[in-house]
Amino acid sequence: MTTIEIAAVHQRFDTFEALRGIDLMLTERRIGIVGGNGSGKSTFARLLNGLLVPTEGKVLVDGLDTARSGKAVRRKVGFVFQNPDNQIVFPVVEEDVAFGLKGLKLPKAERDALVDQVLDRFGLGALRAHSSHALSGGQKQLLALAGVLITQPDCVVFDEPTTLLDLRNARKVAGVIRDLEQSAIVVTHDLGLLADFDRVIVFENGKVSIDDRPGPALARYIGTMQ
Ligand SMILES: Nc1ncnc2c1ncn2[C@@H]1O[C@H](COP(=O)(O)OP(=O)(O)OP(=O)(O)O)[C@@H](O)[C@H]1O
Repeated sequence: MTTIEIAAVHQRFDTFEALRGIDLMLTERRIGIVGGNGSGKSTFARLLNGLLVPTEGKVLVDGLDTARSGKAVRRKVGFVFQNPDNQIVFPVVEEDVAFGLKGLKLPKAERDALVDQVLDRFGLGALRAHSSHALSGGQKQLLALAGVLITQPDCVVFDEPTTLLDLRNARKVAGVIRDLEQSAIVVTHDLGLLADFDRVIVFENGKVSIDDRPGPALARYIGTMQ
């Protein structure tokens, strides 16, 4: 299981400080990140696999500094964007899924087997020759997820994975997250998704305001909104 250490992290965009002193050790299998709009959740999520490097402090993934070992960190920690259009790059479903394997130089038969396996797992097998950009929103989210999981990261960060989905597809993605063997860190406004998680961290104004098990954390968070 991956350990992510966030030590004295500040994140500035010009003069604006989006994260103002974060110290966390992330070791649990399912971690939810919640908080109001603009509280810093997405900024925090992007720090976890080096998509963003902190302006101050350090993020260490199994001891690897994201500022120095971005590539190795991204092999350990995958990232699923809120909008799958940001992630889908190839015009055909099976090509898009295979893209993540490109750098690994696998024999073709092995690569094809991995593609088959992951497409079947997400119910996309029948759509393998289909245009990726013509998929429905839910199918695109599953394709984006398939493209990340095929690279077998130890941990997957999701930034609002169900926000753009209808109830059926949101449930499907929630099921995929629940059944993942990897650890998952999920930024969401969908509090129901977090009920059986191990830990919930609440952001407020660029800082951690609550950090607890889901029951007490969410009760306090909901209390702050009343
Ligand atoms: N690249 C950037 N340049 C300037 N400001 C930014 C940038 N990225 C984020 N911010 C600012 O940092 C703050 C935190 O943004 P962030 O996207 O992390 O919030 P969030 O909690 O994910 O919000 P939401 O729930 O609305 O998605 C916001 O005020 C945002 O405008």
